[in-house]
Amino acid sequence: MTETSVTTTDGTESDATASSIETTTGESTERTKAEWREYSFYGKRVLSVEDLNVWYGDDHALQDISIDIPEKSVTALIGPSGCGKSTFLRCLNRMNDRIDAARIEGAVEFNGEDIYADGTNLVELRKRIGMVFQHPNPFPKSIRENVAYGPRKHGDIERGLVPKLLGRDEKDKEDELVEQCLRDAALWDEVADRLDDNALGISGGQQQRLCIARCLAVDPEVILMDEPASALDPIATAKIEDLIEDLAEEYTVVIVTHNMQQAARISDQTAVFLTGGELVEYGDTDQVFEDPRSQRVEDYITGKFG
Ligand SMILES: Nc1ncnc2c1ncn2[C@@H]1O[C@H](COP(=O)(O)OP(=O)(O)OP(=O)(O)O)[C@@H](O)[C@H]1O
Repeated sequence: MTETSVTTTDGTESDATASSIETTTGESTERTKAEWREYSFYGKRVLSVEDLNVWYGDDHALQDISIDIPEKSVTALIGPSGCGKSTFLRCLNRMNDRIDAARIEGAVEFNGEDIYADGTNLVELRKRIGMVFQHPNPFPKSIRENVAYGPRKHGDIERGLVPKLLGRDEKDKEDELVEQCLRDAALWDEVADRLDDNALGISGGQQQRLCIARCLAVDPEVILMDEPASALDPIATAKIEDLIEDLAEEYTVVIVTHNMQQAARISDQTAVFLTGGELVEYGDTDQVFEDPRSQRVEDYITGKFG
């Protein structure tokens, strides 16, 4: 462990502890925690994770993860099966709270607020940090009702969210909210004439974009995606990838993917987790793929293991 004082790009001095983590193989990850911090100052930090550890019973699933995630960008989480990618993602909006065996230590800040603080409103948190799952899971309701479900449930229409999202001062415009969210999810043109059809009747790729529209309808700032295209065919996957790149203009996207080409195509920064729940490398996606600092990451990316 070495102490480093880092001057960040916003000019502030940070006393970050540079932990050049000794791994179980004795290898030292070359990019230090302080460098990762500095790196992420290229954008405003939306999520800041400090010394995060997760156990499922005795299984230590994530080890000392520290990472900052910048706003309005795509952060890809990659690594072999079982290395803790989904566990990490679920920590970012406290979905792991639903797993009895999970024990979490460390801090996760969202816009500077500790999301694990006592009294955190989890409903509000999960609206601000939404989640899209591997398998599309629309409700067995109409397309319209799927999108309107969240705003109706949370009373946002009465509270004026719709005018905020639409950028003008009109109330009770649920239909316009539905249209806007479907447009933002690149689905409107395909479903405009069948909004009252059951959502289970559209294709898997359309269902996944509907789930994204449903997520957008409650005005999130961050969208967590857990392998959102892995159950889809190549054409549907390409549409989701295009959509993710568009969404990153407005939202902060964090995506778990098994598909390294996908991570390389759509993400701005990539975090590589390896077996044992270690974060081994985090940086600019081009650098991670073209010039990884860790030999183990290079071996993983070039298919030598994993
Ligand atoms: N609900 C759970 N209960 C107990 N152990 C779990 C649970 N979820 C995950 N684990 C364990 O935690 C470790 C990390 O799992 P996780 O699903 O986060 O990894 P992953 O990298 O997302 O894997 P995959 O790519 O296969 O989805 C694994 O050893 C897994 O068995």
